[in-house]
Amino acid sequence: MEIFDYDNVLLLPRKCRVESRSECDASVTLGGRSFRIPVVPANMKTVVDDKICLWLAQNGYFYVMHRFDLDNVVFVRRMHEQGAYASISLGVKKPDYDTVDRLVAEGLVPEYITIDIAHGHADSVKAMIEYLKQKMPAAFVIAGNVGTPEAVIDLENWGADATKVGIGPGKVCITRMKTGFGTGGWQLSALKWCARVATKPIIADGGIREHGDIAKSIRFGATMVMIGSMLAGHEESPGSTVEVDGRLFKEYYGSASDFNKGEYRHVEGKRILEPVKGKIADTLREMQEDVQSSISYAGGRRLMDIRKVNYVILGGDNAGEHLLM
Ligand SMILES: NC(=O)C1=CN([C@@H]2O[C@H](COP(=O)(O)OP(=O)(O)OC[C@H]3O[C@@H](n4cnc5c(N)ncnc54)[C@H](OP(=O)(O)O)[C@@H]3O)[C@@H](O)[C@H]2O)C=CC1
Ligand SMILES: Nc1nc2c(ncn2[C@@H]2O[C@H](COP(=O)(O)O)[C@@H](O)[C@H]2O)c(=O)[nH]1
Repeated sequence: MEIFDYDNVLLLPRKCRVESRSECDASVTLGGRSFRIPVVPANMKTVVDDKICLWLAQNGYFYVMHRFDLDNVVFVRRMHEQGAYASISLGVKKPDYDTVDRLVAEGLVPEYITIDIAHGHADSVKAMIEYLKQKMPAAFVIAGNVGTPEAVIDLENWGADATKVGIGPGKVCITRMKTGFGTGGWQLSALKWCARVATKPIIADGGIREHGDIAKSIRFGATMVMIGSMLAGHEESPGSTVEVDGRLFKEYYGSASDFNKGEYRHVEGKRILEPVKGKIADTLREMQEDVQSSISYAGGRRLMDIRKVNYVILGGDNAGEHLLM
């Protein structure tokens, strides 16, 4: 099996078919809705809050609200009152089942539900998918996180409408060091491996460090990418602002860090400071332009044309050119 990651793969251009990059369509469809770019900010407390989620929904972007210290029922009601779709996260414990029951009792059905736990290849996830499909069959269910083809097959068979792939490639992740497990360091080839068996969309989660990594994810089978660190640290981002030597930073911490959990138990995340980098709308616009450029280099007009390109692996045992014949 080839092992590579974002930083040692490059995609190979094909003859250009457009006169302007503006002709390239970076949009993607997930769960019956079309979104401007194949990017979703991570469902983490220092990346999204109610205000950012509403702005994303109203401006054509996909979002997933985090699931920490909030009332999902209030969130879904507010989003629907404002004419926006609702996209929430759930765990797999008793309070998460209670949330589903309360939503059903109020007749509130979120359009998207992401079951989000560290080790998503688990019977607890199977049980939650089955409960959601029974109680809210109209909701589009994303389940994760996983990092193997067997897990993708199981989640799909259990009823998930999409899977989220990535165990430990995140910037504030310490799973690899704490447990010895994960896809950190080879996330892109893990994605390729999972995509080979997937029959439903995959969200590649974690490890995106450059805008070009979005196109690489699409090439290796993602429908969408989830991004934490690159979308944290904006002026609107939640989390404290810290000044260091006259420069402004925003905190970005892992959902399994003691900062998020409020206690040091089963910690698999850390806290870092991200330099404040302007407005999130500007970063998303630049990502859209860069994905449009990627499509043009792929000799295409639509996002999925990126899937057709060849690639090279730079350095290491797997180095070489990989041609689609
Ligand atoms: N993508 C990634 O690599 C990772 C992401 N995270 C993020 O951190 C947040 C918290 O995750 P999580 O701790 O799962 O959430 P929860 O604390 O809600 O735990 C969910 C359930 O899964 C159990 N659980 C958690 N990890 C394992 C494991 N390794 N093996 C067996 N059971 C497990 C927990 O029980 P108990 O606590 O008693 O074991 C609990 O019952 C989530 O947002 C998650 O996405 C966390 C780690 C890795
Ligand atoms: N192992 C851990 N992974 C975590 C934690 N909190 C979030 N995450 C994952 O990271 C991505 C974002 O990655 P980035 O490279 O774009 O910053 C996020 O979507 C989660 O899947 C954690 O505490 N531990």
